[in-house]
Formats: sequence, structure tokens, C-alpha cells
Amino acid sequence: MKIAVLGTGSWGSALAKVLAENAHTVQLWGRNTEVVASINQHHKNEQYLGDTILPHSIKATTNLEHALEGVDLILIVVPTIAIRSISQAVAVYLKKNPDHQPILVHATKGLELDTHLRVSEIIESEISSELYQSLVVLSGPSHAEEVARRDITTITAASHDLEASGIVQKAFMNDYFRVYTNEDVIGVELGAALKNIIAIVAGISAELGYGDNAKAGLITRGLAEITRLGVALGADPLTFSGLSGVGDLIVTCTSPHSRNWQAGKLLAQGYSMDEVNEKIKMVVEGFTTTKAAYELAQKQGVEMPITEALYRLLYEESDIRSGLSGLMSRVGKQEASLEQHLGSQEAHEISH
Ligand SMILES: NC(=O)C1=CN([C@@H]2O[C@H](COP(=O)(O)OP(=O)(O)OC[C@H]3O[C@@H](n4cnc5c(N)ncnc54)[C@H](O)[C@@H]3O)[C@@H](O)[C@H]2O)C=CC1
Ligand SMILES: O=C(CO)COP(=O)(O)O
Repeated sequence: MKIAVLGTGSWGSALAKVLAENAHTVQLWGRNTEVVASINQHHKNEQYLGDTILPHSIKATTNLEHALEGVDLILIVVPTIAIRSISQAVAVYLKKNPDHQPILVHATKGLELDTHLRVSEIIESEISSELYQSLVVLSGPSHAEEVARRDITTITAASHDLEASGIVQKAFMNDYFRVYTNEDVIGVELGAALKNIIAIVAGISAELGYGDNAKAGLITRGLAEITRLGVALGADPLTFSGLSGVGDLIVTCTSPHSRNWQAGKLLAQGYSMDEVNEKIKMVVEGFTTTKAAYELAQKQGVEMPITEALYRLLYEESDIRSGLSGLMSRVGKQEASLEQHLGSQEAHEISH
């Protein structure tokens, strides 16, 4: 297949490498001229992927039209904040070439500020569905650094169109990259976006010296609040026990590769959000997603205590330790049952 990858950050570059190793023709687009030149001349993206050698067949460009020319599949991998503008630019190209109907895929994990839209909803709001074949979401526990060194990785391709997710599955699969299809786009995207919030809190907890009990508690209670919001927004609760749910939550809350986890550690050392962004130099999606998710949860009347504690810390400058002790001093609760999420009839059907 001929594939355009939009985004020369760490994830775009690592996914371009997987696709080129699978013998696809890959045209990589990025806005950064130095990164594009380095990929073309030295087959490296040092800023984002260190010494990793990229396949020589990958051609990078800063010209979006060139990157999109004649491709069967467009993979969008820029931070959430850039999704709307990239989608507008892709729409301009597709309108000029209405017979060209590629599959669109995105691998971005976040929620848009103010609108609270999921990434696929932003794309759909900017690109008319007549201009492309189908939209597929790629998500799961997958740090770019490990994919780039061909570590075993499992991931989900979600779409309402099973034929399209099957094509994406086939395009990416190889002996180190295994792809499962899924039809629950809402659940897959929400698991991907919301796990970043819990990972920041896990980083704070680690830096404050709390141990594995706290980490396991955060992951489990984090999953409970992610599921509550997800179900309120129409997700299938079982999706959250899959790769894009608990799988990604585990990897992001436990791996030092995670920028969100690293951000939590830096916050606990006393750095502000701006200083953390400056130090990490890569996107920390959890910062903006915390605000969007907090507002969304308020609107839906869903309780998300961990998200709320982080929101107060980031946007109302509450104290870190009082935030954590606030979580511990909440009134005693019963652990959620399926009935609480779903209502008794649906829970009965799932558990039998
Ligand atoms: N790095 C990873 O291991 C993984 C990242 N992701 C997700 O992939 C998405 C992209 O993340 P990364 O590649 O890691 O980010 P990154 O921080 O490594 O790179 C971001 C890239 O986006 C570009 N960019 C930023 N604003 C832009 C704009 N307005 N227009 C065009 N390009 C723009 C930057 O120039 C840079 O090339 C995020 O949503 C992230 O959560 C998902 C799975 C794994
Ligand atoms: O989504 C990821 C791994 O699956 C990457 O997480 P970070 O953005 O926290 O590095």
C-alpha cells in the first residue's frame, strides 16, 4: 500500500518505521524542516527517536500535498491540539481530489479543550465522510521507543467499519506488532485519552515515595472512573478491560518511557506545567485532557475523584499532598459493581 503518515514526532516516526518494514511505500509529513531533512539524509529522527535508524525507503516532506498524493491510507499522528488544523488541510486536498477515497487512521490520544470532542469526532467535523472510505482508530499500550526497537507490542484498530479495521490490521501486523480489531470507537478513544490523567497522578505518587500498593490502587480506581465516564458517553464497559483500556493504563502508569508519568514526577518536584512542558519537549496530552475530562464529567454528573484532584492541582493550584490526602479521606465507598455501571438487566446478560 501507499501510505501517508502525518506527524514526525516519536509516534509518527515509529509507526512509519513499522509500515516501511512491512514493505509499504511511506511518505512522512512534518512541519519541522530540520527533522524532515535529517530523516531524508541520515535516516534518523534524533530529536524524537534518538539513534534509531529508519528504513531508507521512508521519504519525508514538509509539503502536505506531496505526502498525500495517491495514497491508500492516511495516518494522522499529531498531538490533539493540532488535529483540527491538520484535518482542515487534509480536507482541502481531498476536496480537490474527490475520486481519491483513502482510509483515514489516527493514533492520537486526547480530548479537545472546550468542545470535549474525541479525536475521531474532531476529524469527522472537519472532513466530510464522502471524501474518505472509513475512519479507524489505532490505540493500545505502545511506547514509541519500544516499537522503534521492535519490542513485542499489541494494539487495537477500532472502527465501525470492520472491513477498514481489517485492512489496517493487515497493514501493520508483523512478528513484533500484533493488531486486534474492535468496533467500540468511543471506548477505545476514551480509554486512550483518560489513562494519561491517571499516569500523571501515578508519577506524582512515585515521586512522593509511595509504593506499589498506591500504584495498584491508582490503576484500579483510575480504571473505575474511566469506565464510569466511558459508559455514560456510550462506550462498551468491556472495552476498558482490553488493550486500549487497562492495557494502556498499566503501561503508562508504570513505564519510565511515559511522558505523562514523567510529568507527574516533575510536578511533584515543584515544577509548573509550563516548566514541565519545557523540560520534556514532547507532548504531555494529560494536561489538557484533565481539563476537558473534568468539565465533561461535571456535565455528565459522573464522579471522577482522581481526575478532579489533578484538575484542582493543575488549574486551581491546590497543594499536591492535600490533594492526595483528600482522595484518602473521602467518605467510605462500596467497590463498583457491574450493576452500578450498567443497570441490572445488562449486567446479568454480560456475566452469564
Ligand atoms: N510517543 C508515544 O509513545 C505514543 C504517542 N501517542 C500519541 O500520539 C500523539 C502524537 O504524539 P508524539 O508523536 O508522541 O508527540 P511528540 O511530542 O513526540 O511529537 C509531536 C509532533 O507533532 C508535531 N506538531 C505539534 N503541533 C503541530 C501542529 N500544529 N501542526 C503540525 N504538527 C505539529 C511536532 O512538530 C512533532 O513532530 C499524541 O496524542 C500521543 O499521545 C500514542 C501512542 C504512543
Ligand atoms: O500512549 C502511550 C503509550 O501507550 C504514550 O504515553 P505517554 O504520552 O505518556 O508517553
